Amino acid sequence: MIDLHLTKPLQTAHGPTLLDVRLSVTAGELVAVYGASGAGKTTLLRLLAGLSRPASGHLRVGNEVWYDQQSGIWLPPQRRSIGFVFQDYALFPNMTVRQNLEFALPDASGKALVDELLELMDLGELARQRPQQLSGGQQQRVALARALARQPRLLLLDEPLAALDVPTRLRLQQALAAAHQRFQLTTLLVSHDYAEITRLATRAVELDGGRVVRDGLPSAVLPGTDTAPNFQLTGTVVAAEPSATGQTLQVRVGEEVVTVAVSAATPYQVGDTLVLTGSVQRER
Ligand SMILES: Nc1ncnc2c1ncn2[C@@H]1O[C@H](COP(=O)(O)OP(=O)(O)OP(=O)(O)O)[C@@H](O)[C@H]1O
Repeated sequence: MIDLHLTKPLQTAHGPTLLDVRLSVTAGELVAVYGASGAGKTTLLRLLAGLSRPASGHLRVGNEVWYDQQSGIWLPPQRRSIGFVFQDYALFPNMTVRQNLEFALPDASGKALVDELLELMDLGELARQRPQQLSGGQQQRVALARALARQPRLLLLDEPLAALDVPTRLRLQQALAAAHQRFQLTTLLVSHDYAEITRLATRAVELDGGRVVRDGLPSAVLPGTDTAPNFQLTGTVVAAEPSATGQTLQVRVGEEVVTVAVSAATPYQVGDTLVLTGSVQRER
């Protein structure tokens, strides 16, 4: 069980705001964290990993206290049992795939684990290669295997598949699901991809303006889950009016200006770049 309440002042493009997150995660859950750019998703993962210090609160993992403001406890990253995978693979370039994994082992008794991970991640043939000889998808499989070699209590994944093409991403989603089950992990996965979240996560938590605004089954909380988003457009806000439910925006997308109704904790402003996602279907 992970129980946390963490706060951290953030400097955002819209001014200062406070990240203030309370969460309770049961061992074995795979929790997807989603939300608009700048909502605080990466910051939350960094606070959990000990890469950034909270301003207040607590973080308990099982019966260990990783942070407690009142008693002045703050464990540095190397004393926390975590695996962390980012979008960029951050492998050791001068080591082979096998050496990258072996380096992450908590002790020398884990050679059998390295073999198992190489097989689970379909890396057996590549064990002697160096990272620069591998494709992006292969490197990310190595990064995932390396995070698992640490046998972490908590696996933190920050958009690990976002840079990969769709077929590679689907293969890695399967590998991730297999690893989560095999090692009975507790995982937090930051993702913008609703289809990915629906496929992998047991729970989805939306952050907005540094706070949890939705929390539940992916099918219950994700918008339009029955028609997963399959297109995205990027546009610029050219006008913004307050409305009863939030704001009405005029967004320029290419040559066109479209009207969009939104609600967000931090209002959008003229000049903001937005990503509009949704689903396209043939009219019945
Ligand atoms: N150490 C810090 N101190 C203060 N503010 C920060 C710090 N790190 C990030 N921020 C700000 O906090 C906001 C949230 O950043 P964060 O990277 O957590 O967002 P995110 O939800 O992961 O966004 P994205 O989806 O774009 O990666 C941003 O506006 C960022 O500039």
